[in-house]
Amino acid sequence: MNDYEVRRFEPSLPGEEGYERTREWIRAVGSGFYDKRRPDEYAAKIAACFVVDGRKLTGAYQQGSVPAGTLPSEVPVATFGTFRKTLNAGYGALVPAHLITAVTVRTSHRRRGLLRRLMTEDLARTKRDGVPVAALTASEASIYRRFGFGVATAERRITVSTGPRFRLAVPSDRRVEAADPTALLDLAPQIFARVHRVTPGSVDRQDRYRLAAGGQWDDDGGEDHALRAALHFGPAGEPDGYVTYSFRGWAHEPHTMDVQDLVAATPEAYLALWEFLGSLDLVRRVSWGEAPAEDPLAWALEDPRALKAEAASDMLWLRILDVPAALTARRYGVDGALVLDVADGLGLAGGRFRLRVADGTARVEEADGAEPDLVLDVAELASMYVGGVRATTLWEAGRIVEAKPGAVLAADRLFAVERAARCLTHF
Ligand SMILES: CC(=O)SCCNC(=O)CCNC(=O)[C@H](O)C(C)(C)COP(=O)(O)OP(=O)(O)OC[C@H]1O[C@@H](n2cnc3c(N)ncnc32)[C@H](O)[C@@H]1OP(=O)(O)O
Repeated sequence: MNDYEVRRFEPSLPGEEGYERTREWIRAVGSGFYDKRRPDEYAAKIAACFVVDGRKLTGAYQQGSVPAGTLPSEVPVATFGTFRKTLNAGYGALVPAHLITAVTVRTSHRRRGLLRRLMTEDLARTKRDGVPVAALTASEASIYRRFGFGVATAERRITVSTGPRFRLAVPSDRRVEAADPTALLDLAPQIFARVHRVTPGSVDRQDRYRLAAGGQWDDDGGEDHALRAALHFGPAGEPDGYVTYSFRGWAHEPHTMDVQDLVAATPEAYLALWEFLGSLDLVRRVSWGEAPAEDPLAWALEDPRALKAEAASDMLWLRILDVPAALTARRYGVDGALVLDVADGLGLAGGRFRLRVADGTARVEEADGAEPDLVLDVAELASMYVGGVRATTLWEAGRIVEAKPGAVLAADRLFAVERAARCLTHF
């Protein structure tokens, strides 16, 4: 490991000192995910987003000379990006969260412990900074549990038969109008902010979502000429939902519309936007890769089989870094008490804690001498944290141990949230 030097820095813009370092870092991320090589303007656009998001970039660099013909030592062999946003942890409690992204290790340097080194150093630093929770969305589900991350929300791909087969049992308010995507450059963040406040499991979005919704970010970071948009308006005429979508082309049968983003601050907006999608002429199918695992649409359709869903897959992964801070930061729907015995392989957040909830607010104290009610890993606590999975399910999976009868059911009730947990932000 002595061959690598780890450098942390803030992104720079073209023309600023340090931009080459930022550009090489961005390129290294691209090659880590096997992206095609892209022009300089693409890196410049990403760097601008990084600056807006307040990202910190970490790279591991080879030291000394590298063999002729191989990538120069200015190109990092490992990348690790972070930024800080908020997580809705139930009943509107917005908790500071440390988001980890763009984790790559160059193929020829893999399985030498670079990810482990960057991750453990970063989590320890984040804990020292007093941030109670770390989060990521994963390329593979087999990597992050060893670092104490647990799956906290799920999503699924759906395809919905539209045309005559699409009918809502209760017609929506139909307050939907086609819109110019560029209007979303302003409106998308405002609408998302409302969604964020009412959705347990939601993570605040990075600037790229705004640009994508506004048609300013296609696959190559250029203008997206295929993108279309529609807005939903609330009773007072204020926009409270939007959908962006693009047509797959006439050669594709059945004619299919792909939802790019669907953000609705109210159930009425959600159903009305779907009714709009369901009524698009000449289209027989609408497809969406990031639909909620628990989807009201399935219950709203007159013919529920018009919606076909793939199995739900992991979406948001959380890592509790400080159990008392994390548990007191969220809110609760019922009162109760539990002693949790939490194991943490990285030694960051483990211990025995007494959680007492009164009037929706928690107090947490260390309880070394107390008999535990539940014995669990910090990853399972993360899975339960925003109510995305029931304690009962984790107990049935053999992931948590009920040390006192009734404790699992008590945990179910305590960690339940006001509506299905869901994260609309990939990062
Ligand atoms: C949050 C995100 O950005 S998700 C994106 C993750 N990145 C990618 O998928 C891009 C392609 N893959 C890669 O760049 C690399 O293979 C990485 C980043 C996944 C792993 O980097 P490496 O430096 O090889 O990992 P490292 O050697 O530190 O391994 C750490 C541990 O994870 C395990 N591990 C690493 N990769 C994988 C994997 N793909 N699947 C399962 N386990 C893995 C190792 O076996 C090791 O286990 P142990 O320490 O418990 O024995």
